[in-house]
Amino acid sequence: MYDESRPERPRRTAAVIPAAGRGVRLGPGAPKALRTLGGTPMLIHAVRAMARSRAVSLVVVVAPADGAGEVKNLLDEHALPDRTDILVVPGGETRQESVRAGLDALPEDVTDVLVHDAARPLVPVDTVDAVVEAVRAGAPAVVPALPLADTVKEVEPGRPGEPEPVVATPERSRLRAVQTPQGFDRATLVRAHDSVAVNGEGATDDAGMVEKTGVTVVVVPGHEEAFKVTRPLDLVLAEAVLARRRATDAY
Ligand SMILES: Nc1ccn([C@@H]2O[C@H](COP(=O)(O)OP(=O)(O)OP(=O)(O)O)[C@@H](O)[C@H]2O)c(=O)n1
Ligand SMILES: C[C@](O)(CO)[C@H](O)COP(=O)(O)O
Repeated sequence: MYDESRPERPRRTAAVIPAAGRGVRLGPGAPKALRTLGGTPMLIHAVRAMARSRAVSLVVVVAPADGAGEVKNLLDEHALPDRTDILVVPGGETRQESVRAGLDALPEDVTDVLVHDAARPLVPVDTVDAVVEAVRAGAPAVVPALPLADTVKEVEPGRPGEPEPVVATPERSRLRAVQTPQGFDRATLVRAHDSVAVNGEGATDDAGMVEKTGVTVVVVPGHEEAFKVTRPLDLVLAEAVLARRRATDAY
């Protein structure tokens, strides 16, 4: 099923965590990744979520452009596994630019890359491992995803405040809501970032950029607790999930 021509070499997996967003949809306050969840910055939860996977030996944190020093201090102040190396680099204006900055910082021996939103602090390690394993098994691009609960309509965007005409109703059973970490063969992801930047096109996720290069992306099961903290209500849910974990296991 996969490209047999991929050269056999020892696999080393790194995680790039874009954490340079402002969190406008969450409302006024510190950059989203630095806001706390159960008293701990969301970014620290996200770094720990990656480091919990024994396959991940390096985490590259992409910090707000003017906040790399603060992020380094935060990482020093919180316990993280010794076996995981951590690098911090400044991010860009868009998520795509921030991921690019993370990719540019990877050492030469990294073969596989996970890209994980700092805004998904509670992704379980089993989901991370499922993505890693699919990449190591030969898939060049892997996304965790869940079926949708709502019916989705495609609309013709109108002026703000005006009703928007519905253009189509895609068959829901064929749709998936895509999460992170998204996993890639490094060369595949770098090629996608190179070509989308050249074409001047934006993308809301890395797998979408890889799709544009003609590479097939595959889906593995996502997890409800890997949801993205985007709006204030998501923060309420995240606090509840974390409190339940802390009450039921040694989290
Ligand atoms: N210039 C940017 C924009 C986003 N991100 C990161 O990309 C992830 C997903 O983005 P999103 O949830 O949209 O975060 P924000 O851009 O911060 O949110 P908003 O759009 O509400 O401002 C987040 O971890 C965010 O920090 C980034 O590293 N650099
Ligand atoms: C990458 C992502 O989390 C996949 O669902 C999503 O596309 C990020 O979008 P955002 O607008 O940057 O939050």
